[in-house]
Amino acid sequence: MKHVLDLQNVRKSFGSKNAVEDLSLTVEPGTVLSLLGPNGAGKTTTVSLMLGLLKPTSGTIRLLGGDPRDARTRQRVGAMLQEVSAIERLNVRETIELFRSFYEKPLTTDKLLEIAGLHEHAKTMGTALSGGLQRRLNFALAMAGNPDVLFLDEPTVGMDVSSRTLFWEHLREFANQGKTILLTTHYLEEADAISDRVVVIANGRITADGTPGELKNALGKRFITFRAGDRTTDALLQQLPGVDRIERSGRQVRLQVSDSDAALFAIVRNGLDVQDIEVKGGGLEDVFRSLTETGEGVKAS
Ligand SMILES: Nc1ncnc2c1ncn2[C@@H]1O[C@H](COP(=O)(O)OP(=O)(O)OP(=O)(O)O)[C@@H](O)[C@H]1O
Repeated sequence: MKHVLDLQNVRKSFGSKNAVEDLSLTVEPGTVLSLLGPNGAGKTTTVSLMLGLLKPTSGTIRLLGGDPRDARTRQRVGAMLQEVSAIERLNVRETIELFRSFYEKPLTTDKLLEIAGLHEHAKTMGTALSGGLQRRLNFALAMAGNPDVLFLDEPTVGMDVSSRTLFWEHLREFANQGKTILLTTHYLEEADAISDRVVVIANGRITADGTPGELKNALGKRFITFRAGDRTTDALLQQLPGVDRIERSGRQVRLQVSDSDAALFAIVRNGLDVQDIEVKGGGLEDVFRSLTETGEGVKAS
């Protein structure tokens, strides 16, 4: 088996609505892949198709070389979906033990409590946990069977910063063991921090595919930022060479530039009233904004 996931020309319609259109994607073992996209782009539908929870209208899906609905495949797959899995009348430890019993080679309860940071809540009823802690419990349950592939649908929504950082560390550790992780997220910082590969979906189609670095380079955006004095008007800035866009927040100005050298040279030569000049590469946020605004596609791999 070369690919953990292999989707070929997958389409999913709900009535006349095509939630996913002609999606083809292969994923190598040991990859952390983030699916990014605006609301309604088709991310959750894609994950549900990959997990065999939905049947494609057309096209084929192979997970770990088999049918996603096959019991042998499911033994090797963990999923943390958006709904909460707390069970009435069971505490955290009991809930974890119940889920462990579904698998042939589960992780130990202690290990699961540790990776979810739930040791001190082991005796708390699942339904009494805060939203962020319930998501951590969901993570423990997704990991119960020591899966080879882990699907996470917006896993860190509701987690505070330290929980999120701990969670990222565990994901990286898991990936370093050669396991594959596929997550959907709205946090671009998250996709940038932990992914080997980012796939952007818009209107059910892949519009970009590559490493975070490749996507940033492919769009080649650079920025000049500075604090502008009163005399530095937008009209003046617009006349600079290589400036594509001007963004202002109070006195702070950010120029999106196609040629940072030419723009910078002109700022200095014209003696513009500016301070604290910096030249930066664009972040994933700029890539995402550009892709969802223009529908322009980027294939970096
Ligand atoms: N069961 C369903 N019946 C009808 N339409 C659906 C169904 N599930 C999803 N859709 C539609 O398919 C499209 C894709 O939805 P999906 O939930 O996959 O998007 P998403 O990218 O996960 O969005 P979000 O970021 O808001 O979670 C949307 O237009 C949605 O309304």
